[in-house]
Amino acid sequence: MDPYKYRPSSAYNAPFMTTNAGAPVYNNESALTVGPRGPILLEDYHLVEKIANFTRERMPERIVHARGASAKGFFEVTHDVSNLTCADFLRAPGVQTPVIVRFSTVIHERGSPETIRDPRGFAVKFYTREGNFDIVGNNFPVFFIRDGIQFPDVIHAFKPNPKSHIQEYWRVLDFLSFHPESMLTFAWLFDDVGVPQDYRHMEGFGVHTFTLVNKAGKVTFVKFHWKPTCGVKSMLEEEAIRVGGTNHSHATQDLYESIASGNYPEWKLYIQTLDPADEDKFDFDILDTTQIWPEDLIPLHPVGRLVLNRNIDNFFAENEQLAMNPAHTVPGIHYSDDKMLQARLFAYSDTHRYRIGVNYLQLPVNAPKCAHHNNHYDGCMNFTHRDEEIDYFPSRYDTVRHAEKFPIPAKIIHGKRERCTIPKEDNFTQAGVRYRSWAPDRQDRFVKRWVDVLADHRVTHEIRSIWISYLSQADKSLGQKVASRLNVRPNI
Ligand code: HEM
Repeated sequence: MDPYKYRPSSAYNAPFMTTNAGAPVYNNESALTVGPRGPILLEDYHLVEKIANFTRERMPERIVHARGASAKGFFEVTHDVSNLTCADFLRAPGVQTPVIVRFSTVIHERGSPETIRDPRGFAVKFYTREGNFDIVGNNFPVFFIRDGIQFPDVIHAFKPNPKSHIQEYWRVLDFLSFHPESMLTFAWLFDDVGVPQDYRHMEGFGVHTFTLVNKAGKVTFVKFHWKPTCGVKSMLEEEAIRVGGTNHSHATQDLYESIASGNYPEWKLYIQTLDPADEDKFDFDILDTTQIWPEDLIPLHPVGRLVLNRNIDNFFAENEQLAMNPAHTVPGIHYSDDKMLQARLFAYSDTHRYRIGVNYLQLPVNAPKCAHHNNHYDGCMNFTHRDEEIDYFPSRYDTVRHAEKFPIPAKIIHGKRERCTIPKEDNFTQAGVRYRSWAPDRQDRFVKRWVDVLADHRVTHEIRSIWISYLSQADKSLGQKVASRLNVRPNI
C-alpha cells in the first residue's frame, strides 16, 4: 500500500461516507442513541466530529474587503517592456502567466450586497516562475489618505457605528473633515463610478507608485492601470436599489456566469512611467496616493492583457483562504517610499497569519507555482512532506545557496527621523479638474450625493461649513451649488 497515494482531493473520494480519519460510516443520518428516543452517546465519534467541524466552518472574515469573488485565468505580455524591468514574467511579448483575481467591496461584511457605494478591490496574483507577484489595487486610482498610520481610523469611520452597527456618513464626514486630501477620492466615490455595474465593467489601479528595475539596475517609477475591454459601466441609485433588492450577489453571479458561458472578461494592462530624476518637476508629490499622475503629462503605455477564463472550484479554498499581498514582488519590481504602501507591506502578511494561519502560503491557492525553499515551515498546519535533515543555513551538508543577486533601487536614503506630513500637498486642484470634466447631469448627481450626506442631522454646522469650503476650493461653483441647496452661506 502506498501511504502517499491518497492526497486530500475530490479525485480520491471514497464511494461511501467515512470519518475524517477514513473509517467507514454506515449511518450518517441517525445519531448513536440509547434506544430509539435517546439520549445520545458521547462515543458517537462521527457525530461529535461532524458537529465540531461544522461549528468551525468559518474563519475570520477579512477586516476590509470581506465581500468578494474570484476567478482564474492568464496574463499575456503584448508589448516589450524588457528595457524597463528584468521581471521574468514580462520578459517578452507572448509570455503567459497564470493568475487568480479577486474583486471585492471594501467596507461591509462577507454577505453584504454588491450594489453599495464603496470602492471595489481589484487584486491580481501572478503565479510567475520567480514567485508570486500581487497587484492589490482598487477600481479608483487614488485613496482617501496619504499616510498608512491613519488607515485604521478611516476604516473605522466608514465601518458601521460601533454602537448601532449602522454605517453613518456623519462619522465619515467628521473624520475626513481633518483630511482635505480625501477630496479627489470623493470625486470617485460620489461620482457615478461609485457603484460599478458589476466586476467586469470596472477599471483597476495599483494606486501606489512602484519601481521597475532593469537588468542594468536602472530604475523607473511606475503606476499600473487595468482597463476592461467591455468598457466601464455604473449603476445609478434607482437601478442599484432594484438590483440589490432582488439579488445581493449580482456581481459574483455575473462574473461566474460570464465565465461559465465562455464570455471571458478581459482587461488591458497599461503603465505610466516616470524617470526618478523628474520626480520634483510636478505640482504634486508623485508618491502621494491621494493624487493621480495626469495622463496628459504622463501617458499610458500598453503592456499586456488579463483574461479570466476559469471559475474557481471552491469558494472557501480559493476566495476565503486567498491571501493577496502588495509586499509580494518579484525581481525587477520594487516598492516605492510611498508612506501608504510602506504601511501595507507589513499589514497583509500579518493579517494572513492571524486570519488563515502561519502556514497560509502552503495552501494551494497561495503557494508559489515554482520551486521554492527555506527553513521556516514548522507550526500549525505544516502539511508539506519534508525529509531533509538540515533545517538551518548555511550548512556544509546541504548545497542550497543564496539565489542569484538581482538589482534593487540603489538610491541613497537620508533624512532625520520625524513624524510629519509631506511638504508638497495639493488637496484640491485635481478634484476640481475631474469635476469640471463631467457633463452637467453627472455634475448634478455628484452635487446631490454631497447634499444628501451633508444634510444628515448629525452633521454639525461646523463640519458642513468645512466641507463646503473644501468643495469650493476644488471648484467654486461646486461649493456654491452644494451650499445653496443646503441653505448654508459659503464662507469662502
Ligand atoms: C496602510 C493602508 C492599508 C492597510 C493597513 C490595509 C490593510 C488591509 C488588510 C488587513 C486587508 C485584508 C487582507 C486579508 O485579510 O486578506 C486588506 C485587503 C485589501 N486591501 Fe488594503 N490596506 C491598506 C490600503 C489599501 C489601499 C490603498 C488599497 C488599494 C490600492 C487596498 C486594497 C486592498 C484590497 C484590494 C484588498 C482585498 C484583497 C483580497 O481580495 O483578498 N488597501 N487591506
